[in-house]
Amino acid sequence: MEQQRQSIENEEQGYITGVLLYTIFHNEQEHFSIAKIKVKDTNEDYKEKDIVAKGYFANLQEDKTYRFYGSFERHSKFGMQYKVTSYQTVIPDTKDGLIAYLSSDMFYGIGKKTAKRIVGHLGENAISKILNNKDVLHDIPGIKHDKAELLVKSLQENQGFEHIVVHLSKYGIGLKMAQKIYQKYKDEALQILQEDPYQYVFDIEGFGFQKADEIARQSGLSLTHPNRLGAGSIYVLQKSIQDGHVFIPLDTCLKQVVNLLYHSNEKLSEKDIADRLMELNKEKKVIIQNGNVYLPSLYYAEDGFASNLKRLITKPIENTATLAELMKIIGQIEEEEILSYGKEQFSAINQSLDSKVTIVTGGPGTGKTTVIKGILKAYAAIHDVALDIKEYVKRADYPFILTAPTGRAAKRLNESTGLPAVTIHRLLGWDGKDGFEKNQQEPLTGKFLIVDEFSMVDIWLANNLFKAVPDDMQVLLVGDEDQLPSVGPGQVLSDLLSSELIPFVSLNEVYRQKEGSKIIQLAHTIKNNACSSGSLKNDKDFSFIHCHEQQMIDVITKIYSRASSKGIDIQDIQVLAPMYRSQAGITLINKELQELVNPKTKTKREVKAANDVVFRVGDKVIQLVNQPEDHVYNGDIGEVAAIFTEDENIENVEQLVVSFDGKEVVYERKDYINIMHAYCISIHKSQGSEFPIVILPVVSTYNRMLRKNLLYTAITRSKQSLIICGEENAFLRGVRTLDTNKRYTSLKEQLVERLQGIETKPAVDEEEKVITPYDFM
Ligand SMILES: Nc1ncnc2c1ncn2[C@@H]1O[C@H](COP(=O)(O)OP(=O)(O)OP(=O)(O)O)[C@@H](O)[C@H]1O
Repeated sequence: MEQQRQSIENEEQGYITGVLLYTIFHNEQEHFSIAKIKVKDTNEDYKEKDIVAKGYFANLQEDKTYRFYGSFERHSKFGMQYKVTSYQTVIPDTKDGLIAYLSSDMFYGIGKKTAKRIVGHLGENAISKILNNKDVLHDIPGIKHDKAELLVKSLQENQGFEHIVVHLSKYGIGLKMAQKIYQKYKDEALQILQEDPYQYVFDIEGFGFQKADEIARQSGLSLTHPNRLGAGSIYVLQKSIQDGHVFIPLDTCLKQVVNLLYHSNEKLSEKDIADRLMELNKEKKVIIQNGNVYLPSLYYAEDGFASNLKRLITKPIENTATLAELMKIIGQIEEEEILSYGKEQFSAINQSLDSKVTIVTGGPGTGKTTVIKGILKAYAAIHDVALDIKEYVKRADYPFILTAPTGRAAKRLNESTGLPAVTIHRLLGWDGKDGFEKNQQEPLTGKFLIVDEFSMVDIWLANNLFKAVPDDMQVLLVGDEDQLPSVGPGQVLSDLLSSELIPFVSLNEVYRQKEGSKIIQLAHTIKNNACSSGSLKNDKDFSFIHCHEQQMIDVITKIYSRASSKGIDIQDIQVLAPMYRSQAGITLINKELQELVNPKTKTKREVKAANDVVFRVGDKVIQLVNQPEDHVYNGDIGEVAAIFTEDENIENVEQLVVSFDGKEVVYERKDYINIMHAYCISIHKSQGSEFPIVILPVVSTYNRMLRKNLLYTAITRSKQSLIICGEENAFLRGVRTLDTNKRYTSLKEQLVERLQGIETKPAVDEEEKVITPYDFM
């Protein structure tokens, strides 16, 4: 092992030393540059005077001398190039060179005069003298303390980064990754690598476990070293979060870790891993409970959520109405709304007003929104409070809080109720990194909290939300349990329902169907596992266009063109697909639809982002991450409103402005990864949103993505018209395929442990469980 390491370090690397003449291309976001170099010296077999070098660089400057390590590569169009794997600045060894170097842009505040003075005092070895002892600068007259400190810092950073780049390149770590590592650890990067390379896996996005393992072995770390076993275990647990798990059963965990750490030279037993897991358990780096292994953040999220639920439901409710009073109030609301609530709907209203925490669940068109409105009006009547926020002098006195996990869902809730509604992140005051402003110490103010689209809420967010709910607040959770579970870990809604410990009402009667909606009918047929070929007959709001994968793009673009020629606003059309790659995948559909809907013109501005993506003014785009500081959230859809070149704004950077319903957000090049085209978006991203017209491609190559809850979620996103294109067999197979990927969660058990025996209001989905006035009608 040691021998191997020595040979890596001593290997004579190919290099070219040269002066950077000019930069041909520079990508700010990726730090990727292509530059023309005047060759001064090389150990490569290269006789030309100059060469084009390309690679990832921190901060290359024209006229500076660098030593580039790498290899030659012939480009089909541009000929011979030098592909750089690492580099370092060559510090000039003449007095004049040194003065030019120190007075360059790299060192802020050092002009030619000061540089001359430094070199005059310290000589040709000025830089190493300063790096060895920064006090040498204090003896030079005319150099103020601040300036000296800044110079030392810049020198250290340059030297430090390059030193780290050179060292990391020996392990095959490229410049791009080296930059991320340097940004995170600064000068400690190599020390950390030496002591525990596995730490990189957990701290640096995209740093693979295998790479850390390879480095650990090159550094002589044994295959059974506790760091290796511990890192392998935590890595397996972290990976499992991507599949929505909250824990992994111990035996499954042991098998997965042994598999990950398998090496032909050393047989690791499950016992070795189990012993290490026990140690990690003692150190509180994992939690082992009832034979399951958790990462602490997930264990405490479930634990915290269950405790807060218990705290809430064991506190009394103030002022509920008697059944007779409620009947009277409901009668008045029915008159105002010109409708008559169904039995389940009445139960839902009654239950929600009468319990500390209630769940109302139901498919599309079953009246969830109608019930929310009924509850709000009835609460206002019972408690004699106004619904209109304008009637309150202090916002804190307003009793209602309406929230949802996504911006679009919150907006819909606001539109359907006419009351203010915000995202859960905004409600809790998420600062973007450290956590939420609202918690036990700083709870929410209000009396009645309604959370819509609760199926999308993961266990972390549920825990943070419930922490902030004060004792005297009532909570209503609304959601559709047949939709996709949350993207994050857990299946909170479905665990709450299956525990049967929290009062819930299932709305099953479909009201919108009565208005003749085929979309709703299809959704319920899928929900009830009764979908067949006959369910797919065209209707006024539904069509199934039969086509193959190769014809998909053509079919979708034709639908768009036809819709546009009929005067339909194409902004109302949304294509939803399950996956990015494939002939009928999101990436390709977006590309084609952009060409059709928003083609290149002479006057329209555009910018090129990574992977050949072009953003053009007028493009429909979707936000991919939460950006609370700008009030835009994952899944928000907007339009590119403007593009500014770097000389058109005071920041001197290229800017792309996206308008999200009139709210403008500015993106610099480095932020372009936070948006993508939205002519076609993934079904996962469409959760919580609705669109007037949905086009849903379904082909057999989507394969394992074709599952009931995914297709159900897609279909229920359409409000006026649904067009499914593709293969009928694939669709029918999909809606009959249940998601067998069981999520490991223990919320139900946590609830049973805490809540069993505690009197909450009974569940009322079964007829005999509750008697309402409707039973006597
Ligand atoms: N009791 C009722 N009598 C008459 N119409 C009703 C009743 N309940 C709901 N509706 C109507 O049915 C339609 C669907 O109701 P609502 O929007 O409340 O359902 P939803 O479950 O929120 O639907 P979705 O999840 O699709 O948004 C609405 O037009 C609503 O006015």
